[in-house]
Amino acid sequence: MDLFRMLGGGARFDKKRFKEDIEVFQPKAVSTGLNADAEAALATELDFFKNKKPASKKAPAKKNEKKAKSDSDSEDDEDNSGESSGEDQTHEGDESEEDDESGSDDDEEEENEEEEEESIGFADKEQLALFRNHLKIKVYGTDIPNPFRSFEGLGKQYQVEPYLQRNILASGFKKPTPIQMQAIPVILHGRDIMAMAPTGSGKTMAFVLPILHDLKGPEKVGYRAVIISPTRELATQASIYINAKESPNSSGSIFNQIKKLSVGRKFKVCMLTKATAATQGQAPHLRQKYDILISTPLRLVHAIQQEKMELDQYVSHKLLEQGFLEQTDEIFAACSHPSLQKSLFSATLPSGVEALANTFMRSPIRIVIGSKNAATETINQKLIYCGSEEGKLIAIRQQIQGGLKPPVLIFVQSIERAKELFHELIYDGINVDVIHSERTKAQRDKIVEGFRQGKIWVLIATELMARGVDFKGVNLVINYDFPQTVQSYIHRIGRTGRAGRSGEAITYFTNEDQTYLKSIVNVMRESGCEVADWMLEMKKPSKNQKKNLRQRPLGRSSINTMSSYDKKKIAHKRDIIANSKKRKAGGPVNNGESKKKSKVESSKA
Ligand SMILES: Nc1ncnc2c1ncn2[C@@H]1O[C@H](COP(=O)(O)OP(=O)(O)OP(=O)(O)O)[C@@H](O)[C@H]1O
Repeated sequence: MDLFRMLGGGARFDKKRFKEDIEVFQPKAVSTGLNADAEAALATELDFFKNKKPASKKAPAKKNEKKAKSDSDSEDDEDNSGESSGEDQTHEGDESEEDDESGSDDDEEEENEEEEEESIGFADKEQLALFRNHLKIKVYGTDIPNPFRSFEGLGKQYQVEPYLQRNILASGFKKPTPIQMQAIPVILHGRDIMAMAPTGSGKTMAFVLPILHDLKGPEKVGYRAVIISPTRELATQASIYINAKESPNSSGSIFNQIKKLSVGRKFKVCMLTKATAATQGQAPHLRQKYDILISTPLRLVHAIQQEKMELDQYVSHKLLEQGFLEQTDEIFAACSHPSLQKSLFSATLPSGVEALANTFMRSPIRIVIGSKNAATETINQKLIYCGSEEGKLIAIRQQIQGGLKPPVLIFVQSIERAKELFHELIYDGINVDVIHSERTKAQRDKIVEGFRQGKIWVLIATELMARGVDFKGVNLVINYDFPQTVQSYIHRIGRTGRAGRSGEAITYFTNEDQTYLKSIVNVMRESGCEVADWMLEMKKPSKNQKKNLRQRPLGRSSINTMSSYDKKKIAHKRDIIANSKKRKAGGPVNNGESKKKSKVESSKA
């Protein structure tokens, strides 16, 4: 269909006469499950929206009620971007083709044939619409390929290489997730795509699979696909994929997903680091030829500026964030291939970012799974009022004493506060650690691995860990500090409740945070969580208030319950240990450094 439209460029084909020729180019209809309904197509563990619950159960009805209410009440800016679940679904074929001037019978017949073509794999357009509706797949754009229902169906329809089929099975993936069902055919048709789907819903495979399919096999020609990931942790989780204790599908890092899906083909994948960038700085004929490049935006831009990168083929673009927009321009400027294909995947997409993405995409297809900027429905979200900063520390201690079910991830708003909270909790008899960008890469990798293996029960983290990192078993996320944006909230809590599992997210709020509470309340309501009536009646923050918070976190008094005497004692002990180590190593000893430091600390407190 697409191929004909592209080649036709305004010309009209007599599709009856050239039926056989068309069939040669036409992807084959999915033969499986033609009459099966969407519910059957979805495995229970992937039923993110709990569509499989019996209709008689009360909860979903309540959700719908709440949701209907929210549509009239949704935020009008980037938090919920005026695009509530009430937005109309634009199915393929809804957009009119060239005007029919004659209105002849022939044209009518042709129209019917086009309708048939467009509902490949489905009995008719109505069945297709029902299928999408049921899985909460919304699509916007023109000539939108149909979703596929099963991996076998995908294989037949798009002639997906058997090695990819085998690797999907070996990953333990029985059914595609809704984002995979709709996004994979779109990318395979060569279309630009903007896709939003809940955290933990399988977006990584939705773009990795079509890339591998398109690249066919390794070639020593240079980069043919570039994947940009917001953090190094998401891109690599390098120490994890070699961990034999992990089940085969336990890590969803981009590198790891490529590795698992490409077994049998020796694709060369470069994770851009300082070291690999240095080797790419050699003369072009000496450079290693990789097929796929994975990088964080800043590192890639740096390499481009240093002329260490030649990017001229095919780009798949996982995530684009507001702060990275300038870099994105530079990256696209370096990717000069005429048929460059761009993909953008995220759990959240502020409307400003979407508008910008629209400027560099070619008639993109937009896919939204569920409600835009809502959280995964498998997460039980709670808000806890703590009054003040001291109240938060009391609340977390109570939580620990009441018994935490590890692994638990705690988010705070700054490195300083991460360190402070760590120093508080380390005396509470739990295995706690802290991760932030001041820790070395080796330390970060080790911590992530320890957390996965259950050696670390509670991990205190900054925003560094909020996006994309796939910890399947996280039971609880605590937002110790109220998040600065709705997007941050959704990504942070999305570290739990992944791949259809259930999880819990608790957000502490103080008097100062109350101004911003309504934004989170809206996400909770959109995702079907219970919210107290008084919260629903709260005023939402103004655009300016939100902008200010996005730019700067709220000032908070430091996390600190220890007396200065206790702190001095601990610091003194630390010095004794450090000095004894240094003495053993024959180095200079510290004379009261900690004492001075503790004085500063106590005067601050
Ligand atoms: N079809 C599938 N069946 C079962 N599990 C799947 C399937 N596809 C992906 N997964 C698993 O689901 C988990 C989450 O996938 P992934 O990390 O791609 O989510 P995501 O949507 O990118 O999340 P985030 O927005 O947080 O980055 C991973 O562990 C992955 O292996």
